[in-house]
Amino acid sequence: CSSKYVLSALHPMWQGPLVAPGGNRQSPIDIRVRKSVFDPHLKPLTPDYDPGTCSQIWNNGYSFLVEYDDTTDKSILKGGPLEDNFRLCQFHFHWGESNAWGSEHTVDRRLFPAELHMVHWNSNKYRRFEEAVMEENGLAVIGVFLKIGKRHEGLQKLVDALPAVRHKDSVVEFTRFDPACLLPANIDDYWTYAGSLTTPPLTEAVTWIIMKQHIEVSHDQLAVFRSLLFTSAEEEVQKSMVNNFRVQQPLRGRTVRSSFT
Ligand SMILES: NS(=O)(=O)c1ccco1
Ligand SMILES: [Zn+2]
Repeated sequence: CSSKYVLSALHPMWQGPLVAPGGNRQSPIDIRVRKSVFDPHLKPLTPDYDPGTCSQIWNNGYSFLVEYDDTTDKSILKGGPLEDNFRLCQFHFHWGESNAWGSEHTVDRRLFPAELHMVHWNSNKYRRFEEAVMEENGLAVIGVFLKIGKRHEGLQKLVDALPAVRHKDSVVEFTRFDPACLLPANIDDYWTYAGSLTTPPLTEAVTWIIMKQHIEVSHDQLAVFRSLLFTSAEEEVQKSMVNNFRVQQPLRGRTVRSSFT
């Protein structure tokens, strides 16, 4: 997908504004479970992904993006809080240098070692990602927390490809990966709120859908994420790609809804 136009301006600790000007729906946030409001009208989420649309992995100098061909409605997300059809564009992760932290969102202040983001754009209203990224209901991002535990068999194909994109701006062909294998068993229980991108351009375009159930990956699998570099092959000083998460943002009176009681 064309998220490269959105993320390529990134520097590891990107020099952009820490809070978008006038931002009152910024992300990430802490999800206060007891303050979330059960919404019985929320529908089950219905992702429908075609592994054939998987195209490449790209180290953009902030995370690694697994990119999908989003020129047709082959890999889409519907249902849940969404009124329209959203096309999968890419997925990526945020993680820490230690297992004690790394996620962007927290649940009652609880940090996870990493967080998966599956980025989709509204293909009923817009024609491409770059357009949707500037619009209020342009994007839908699924967030899934990662915990250290048993090896994630489905993730291993991705982990084995990462050494090929060790440096910033490297790209490797990557096909036939089904992103649904990274979703938890239960995708009916989630929190949802109106927020923003957590990396530049930080636009307030995102309907966030944060899964209550986490997935498990092994310590060794996460260690390969940490073997990636923020820096390009030419740079003298190599910097490990770790702690690529944004600081939490004020809730500003927003309500977080839950699909479960
Ligand atoms: N981290 S995230 O999913 O909010 C994102 C996607 C594109 C830019 O930032
Ligand atoms: Zn993200």
